[in-house]
Amino acid sequence: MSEPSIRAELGMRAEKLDGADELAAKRAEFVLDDVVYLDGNSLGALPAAVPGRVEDVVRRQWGELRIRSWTEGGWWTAPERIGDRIAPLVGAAAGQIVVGDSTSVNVFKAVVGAVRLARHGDAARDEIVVDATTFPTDGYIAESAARMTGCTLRPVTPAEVPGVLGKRTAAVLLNHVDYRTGRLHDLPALTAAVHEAGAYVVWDLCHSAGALQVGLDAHGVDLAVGCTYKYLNGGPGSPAYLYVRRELQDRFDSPLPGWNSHAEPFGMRPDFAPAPGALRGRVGTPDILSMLALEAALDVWDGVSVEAVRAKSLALTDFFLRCVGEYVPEGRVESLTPVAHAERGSQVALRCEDAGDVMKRLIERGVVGDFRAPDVLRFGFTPLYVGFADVERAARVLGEVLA
Ligand SMILES: Cc1ncc(COP(=O)(O)O)c(C=O)c1O
Ligand SMILES: Nc1c(O)cccc1C(=O)C[C@H](N)C(=O)O
Repeated sequence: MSEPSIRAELGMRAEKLDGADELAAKRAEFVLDDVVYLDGNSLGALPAAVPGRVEDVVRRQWGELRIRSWTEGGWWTAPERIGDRIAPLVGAAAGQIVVGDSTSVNVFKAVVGAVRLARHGDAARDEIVVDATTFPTDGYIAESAARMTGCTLRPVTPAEVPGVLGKRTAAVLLNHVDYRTGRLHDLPALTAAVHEAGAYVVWDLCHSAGALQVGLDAHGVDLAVGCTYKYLNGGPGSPAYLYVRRELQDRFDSPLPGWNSHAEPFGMRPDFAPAPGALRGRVGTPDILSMLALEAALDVWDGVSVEAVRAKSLALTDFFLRCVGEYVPEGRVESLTPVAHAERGSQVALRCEDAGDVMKRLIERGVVGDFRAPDVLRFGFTPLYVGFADVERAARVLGEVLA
């Protein structure tokens, strides 16, 4: 087909898909311009209701109510209240998630907590298995957690995990979706394999929460962490969260017991007595401004089903791959993202020579993705605000840049 007719066909297809998109109206709930924003897997766009809510928190709650806001304004209970807002998005019943601290800090709590849970039943367990391809912070923290707990660290690829599990395994730290390739790992099967070995699993949900079904409760996940600034649109540095399965909460022994995780925080006692339930995942004073910005951001999820989000996400990435196939000269890019839906998150990663320079030129032309060293162009598709015409335009501009 000639170039103009391919463009016309893909343009019409995009129009049709946008016309049938049940999430299309959600875009109006975000502050966006005419840029094609495909970096929501790093920093989600701003929900339009957030600035007004933050202004209220600052001017009225802080400025006028001052200290009274800790109780009357619901500041003190925000970590568990907002955790309960995130819970349905990751398939968890209420009372198992607290919001606070960074993902990195929660990885630390979860991995050390998992080792302690394992040792409780079997003191001989002395290995932490970690995804060798993980986002660096998880690897660094797992290594430090191993040194602190006297464990050996076993970095392996996710495919190798079942083969290395055994009587010595204490904890396994895995990513639901790989930050670089966008590969979705088999959470139910890997969780079952870890349990079969008598160990505890920690899942990092940074790149899956808000983009696809997680099913924490349904699959018996032990512990999970995730950030809120990607598909949950909580804003730069918005607090992360920690999930501890209900049946494990009484035995969860946090390596960071703070006064906020004390059973009686205002008792000011010298000895630590852990709070019941998810609260024992808390540490110190919550970062209220970020946390309440996140709470406002979560309003965009009202009436949205994760199933609909996942269906649109797959349609967006399918369409992007098709458009890239049509517009980009043969051999200029190679997709690192699996074709099979069961193995794909909500991003497409393209290996490309001069990827850093190519991304710079894309951004100059109004298509924002990101570059991950050494040679990856990464495009994240947030179904709440990315449409099919955006996808067609992004691939077309990429084709022009690479021509
Ligand atoms: C998979 C994964 N884990 C952890 C992090 C780091 O989290 P934080 O900076 O919130 O500690 C990120 C991204 O920043 C990530 O993609
Ligand atoms: N958290 C980030 C930040 O503070 C600055 C720049 C980027 C980020 C990211 O989230 C990176 C992201 N986790 C990634 O998948 O590469």
